Amino acid sequence: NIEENLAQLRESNTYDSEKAFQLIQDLQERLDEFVSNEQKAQFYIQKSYFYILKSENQKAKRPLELLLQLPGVSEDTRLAAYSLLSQVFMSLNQYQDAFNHLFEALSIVPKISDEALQFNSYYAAANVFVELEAYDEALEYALKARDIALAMNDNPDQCYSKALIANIFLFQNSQHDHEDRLKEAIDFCKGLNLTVVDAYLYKNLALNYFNHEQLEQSELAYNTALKKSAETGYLPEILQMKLGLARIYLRKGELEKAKANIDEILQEPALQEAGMNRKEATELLAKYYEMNESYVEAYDALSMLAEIQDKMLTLQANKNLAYQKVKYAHLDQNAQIQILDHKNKLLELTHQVEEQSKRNFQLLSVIVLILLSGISLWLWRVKKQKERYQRLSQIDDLTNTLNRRYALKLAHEVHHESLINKSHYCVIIFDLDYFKTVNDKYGHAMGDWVLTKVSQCVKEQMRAVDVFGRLGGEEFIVVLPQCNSADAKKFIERCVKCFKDIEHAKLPDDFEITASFGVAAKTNGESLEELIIEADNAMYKAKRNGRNQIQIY
Ligand SMILES: Nc1nc2c(ncn2[C@@H]2O[C@H](COP(=O)(O)OP(=O)(O)OP(=O)(O)O)[C@@H](O)[C@H]2O)c(=O)[nH]1
Repeated sequence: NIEENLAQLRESNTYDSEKAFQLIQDLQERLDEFVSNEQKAQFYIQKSYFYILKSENQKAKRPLELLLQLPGVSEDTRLAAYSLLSQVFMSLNQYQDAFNHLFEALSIVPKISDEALQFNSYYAAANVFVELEAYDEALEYALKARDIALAMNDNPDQCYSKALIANIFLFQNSQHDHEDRLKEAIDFCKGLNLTVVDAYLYKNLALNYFNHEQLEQSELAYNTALKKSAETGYLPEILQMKLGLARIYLRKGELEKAKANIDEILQEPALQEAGMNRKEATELLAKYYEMNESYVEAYDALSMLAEIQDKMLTLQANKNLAYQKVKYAHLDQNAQIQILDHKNKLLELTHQVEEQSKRNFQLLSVIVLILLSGISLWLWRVKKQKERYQRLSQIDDLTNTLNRRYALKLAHEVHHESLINKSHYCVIIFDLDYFKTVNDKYGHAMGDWVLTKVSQCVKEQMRAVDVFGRLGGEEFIVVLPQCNSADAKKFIERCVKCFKDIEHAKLPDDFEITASFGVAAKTNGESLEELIIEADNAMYKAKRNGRNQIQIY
């Protein structure tokens, strides 16, 4: 119901001001029934608009101020409020407020999506700039409004903006541009049935006739324009038509008719004190008295005219000053906002850079870690490889005992120690008996197995300082530091026992692992090589003597 009444109010505001007044009274009493602040805001807009049309600007101001205090009102509606308030303040000659609200409105415009409202705002702004005689700005915003109307494909709005553009050129005294644009507007608006624009166009037509002394046609056009303006109820335009008519009557010498029109204008309660319409009406009044030969009244009227002009000049000066002040305040504000924006961007960038370097650092750490692990792994592998090579170069693969070369090297060290400590040591060389038979009878793999087992046996009897190695084939060497031949003998006996105990699961029962041992002990200054030869000789002696025995050199 409220929504319906609001729609009716919107319509009546343009076509039926009495009905609009009734609706406003009614809705004002039912404010409690409104469902949202947005709905209330819509009502305030229409209420204010009603008073604006009646030029009752003080009354138009309050609803808009109430609206701007309401929380939760959409940007679109706030924009409309700022826009209207700006117009209201302008009419009240409160220019600084007017411009502040205008700039406020213009700063919201790009943020909203409602193109119709964008149009209205630019259109209203253009009108304010016209009022301010800032025609370049007026044209800028009128063109913006026209572009939006064009984009919306909205013919009435295109018509309004085209008419306004033509008007601006008139004010700018660009006669040529004005006529071109006027023609364009008339062509475009033809048939659209827009009362406001029709009134405006008729007024222009009337003015043209008047300038060409075609007074009858001019009067007719003004009357039509007046009728159209009366329909819209827009007072400043109505007064313009009445002024035009008064001018015609004076020219035609119909003085009383002229006077009636002039009086009507001057007695209009909403007539602005120091406005263009009062000025022109007073001018015509002076002319009327002059033509009537009432020179005293004419003089009074002229004095009044001078006063109005003075006031208008002061107002215009104030208006310009206020405009410049607000404009520069806003420029300053915008500059500061830009500086803040830059600062914010800078902070954001710094933050990004910090984040990036943090990420880079993390990445670097990971890379370093990976590299370090890689290097460590590589070093470990190299170490292992080295160890493996070292082992390979020192160990006999099959028996896992020292190989010949390394065993002899360690034997040399034992020899060297014995020289330093003046101690004894023994060299044992032993060779397995009839080993060829093992290979021949039971296969080479069995031979290998026997070699491994025999080595294990010897190792089990050894001390940590003893040296044991494979000289080749089935021949081995043992070096026992700090030992004499008796010790060596005992050692060999332990080995022999172990050979006997080697599990015979894989060998036939009658097969026995035996070896021939040769021992050489260092007693005097023998060299290692001499000892090895002596042990070898002893071992051969053991072979010759029937094997499976120990021979001490
Ligand atoms: N299975 C195996 N056999 C080997 C290895 N090295 C040498 N032999 C064999 O050992 C045998 C040595 O034979 P010989 O030198 O004739 O001596 P033997 O048969 O042990 O006889 P005596 O030494 O005189 O008691 C040869 O048949 C070699 O092939 C080895 O690593 N594994």
